[in-house]
Amino acid sequence: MLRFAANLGFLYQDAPFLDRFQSAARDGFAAVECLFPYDVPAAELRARADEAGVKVVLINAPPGDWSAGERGLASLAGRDDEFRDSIERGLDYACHVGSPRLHVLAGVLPAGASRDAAIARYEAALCWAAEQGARAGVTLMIEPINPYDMPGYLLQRQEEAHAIVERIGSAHLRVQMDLYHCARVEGDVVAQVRRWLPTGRVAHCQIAGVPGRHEPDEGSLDWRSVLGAIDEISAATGWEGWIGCEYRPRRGDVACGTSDGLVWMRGLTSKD
Ligand SMILES: O=C(O)C(=O)[C@@H](O)CO
Ligand SMILES: [Mg+2]
Repeated sequence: MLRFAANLGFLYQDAPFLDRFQSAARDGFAAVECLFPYDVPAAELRARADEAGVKVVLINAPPGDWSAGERGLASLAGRDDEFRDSIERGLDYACHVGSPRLHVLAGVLPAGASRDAAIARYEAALCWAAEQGARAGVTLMIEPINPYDMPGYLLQRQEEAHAIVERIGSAHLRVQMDLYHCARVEGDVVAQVRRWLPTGRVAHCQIAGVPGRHEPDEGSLDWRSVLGAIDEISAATGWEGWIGCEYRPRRGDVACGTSDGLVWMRGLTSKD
């Protein structure tokens, strides 16, 4: 059975952030993802999640200076100390809110910089971070992201993410397979799901329609076949990750826009 999590950075934009936990619960979500929750003390966020009866299943580590265009520190030259601080802060926050997963953004490759050198730095950083994740009991996630939404982002393809996870060989480093980014870069998402989900290296998925990043039922993503493939693989292999609803509701500017748009999900969910 498929399990969906509400991404509170994308859904329920009509409500203040801390009220979105209740909104998600009212719509039947048993779990949520929070992008960058660090402005809220972890105890307060935990209390809101507990009150609403939802689990936090994914947060992101601090990504550097987002407003200056930074999208993670892991591969950036000369930023090791800040990277390590961001992982310590992210793991501490994840532990306090009970999130078993922490997404670590790779960073944007500066114009003219060597990609090979950036990948080498990225792997060394992830190796260190995965050891900290193992100590904390939190799984670190790496996510290939498409270059239209995030120009220059270092990690764009599933194959490369899996090769990195395999080389590092830690049970606490896994791939976050965002089906929207995958569709935009790699095309046939059903084939990609069938190829990568059974490897055991994917610990979390996310979904959105393509190319608008609205509800999955808008656009070219064959979402029924994709979800059917995930369901089938879950039954066959015991894969039990969450599928994060990381999209901009079509009617996001209108009260109840998120809830109305969830019609695509009805009948597909499990709360376990
Ligand atoms: O952009 C995405 O896709 C994500 O999953 C974010 O966590 C990265 O900012
Ligand atoms: Mg994503």
